[in-house]
Amino acid sequence: MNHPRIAFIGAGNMATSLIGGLIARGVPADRLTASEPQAEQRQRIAREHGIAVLEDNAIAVAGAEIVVLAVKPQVMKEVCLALAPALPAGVLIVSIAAGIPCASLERWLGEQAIVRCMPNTPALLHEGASGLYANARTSTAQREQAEALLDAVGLVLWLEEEQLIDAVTAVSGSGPAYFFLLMEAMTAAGERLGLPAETASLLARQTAFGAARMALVSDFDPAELRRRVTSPNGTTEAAIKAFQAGGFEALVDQALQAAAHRSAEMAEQLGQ
Ligand SMILES: NC(=O)C1=CN([C@@H]2O[C@H](COP(=O)(O)OP(=O)(O)OC[C@H]3O[C@@H](n4cnc5c(N)ncnc54)[C@H](O)[C@@H]3O)[C@@H](O)[C@H]2O)C=CC1
Ligand SMILES: O=C(O)[C@@H]1CCC=N1
Repeated sequence: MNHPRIAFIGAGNMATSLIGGLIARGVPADRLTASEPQAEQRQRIAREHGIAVLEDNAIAVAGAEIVVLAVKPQVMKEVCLALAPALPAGVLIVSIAAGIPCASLERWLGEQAIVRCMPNTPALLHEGASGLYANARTSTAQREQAEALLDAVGLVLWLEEEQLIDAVTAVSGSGPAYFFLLMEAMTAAGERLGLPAETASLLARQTAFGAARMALVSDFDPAELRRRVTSPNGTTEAAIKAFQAGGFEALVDQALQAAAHRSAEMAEQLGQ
């Protein structure tokens, strides 16, 4: 199989999970390079994945067909402006940064094929979920290349409108944190009910895992699965009534609105 040469700019958590996913899929290590300012991180990735990790972004992208921008949004402009003159002709840019629009990347990098992605941290375990949007310069073959890249770490869904990236960020980009918050709260409540801390934590985490697996593999939707746990006048009904009396659905709606709003706001602030 003909694997494209991929360069990762910034080799932190998300880039490392993508590199691990590609190697697990059989992409040869010599097709991948990365650049990273932190020496310790460079050595760790080179040791764990056997790929070349450089200090200089411009050297890392030499000969690359795909350049993955995986630095924090706050440094993206500076990184792109410095990288622009070194980009190979016809390269595909894949950006995983939150809140950086294609138009900003085009302004900083020149007219390039760009796929903007919003992955999430379960990508570390190859259980991620990513929303992808391609600009008009991206060819069908490049869309397929971007899809193969993100597909190595989980589910990939394409978006027809770039604006929907804000919604994907609110649902799945930030989403793992919401479930962790629920696990923390359930663990604390379990402790208050008398369980040892470790027991409460394990029960909360395994229950989240079991419920997520059921929701994914079952023929029934989450609402029906919930009904099946909820015996009339039983314990679950008592808990669900307490959640609803506290405005649970409205609160989730507010939380996701806040995340989507912040994503759009970051685009305003960081995309200039
Ligand atoms: N953590 C998350 O849940 C998600 C993060 N993202 C996006 O992924 C991107 C990366 O996030 P993480 O991997 O979590 O961050 P991270 O901090 O682990 O990785 C960023 C890496 O970039 C390196 N870096 C800093 N300046 C650089 C430069 N000038 N040139 C090259 N590399 C440089 C840093 O040393 C660091 O290793 C961000 O833009 C974030 O918005 C997207 C979805 C989810
Ligand atoms: O919190 C953030 O801004 C990033 C984007 C999605 C998850 N983490």
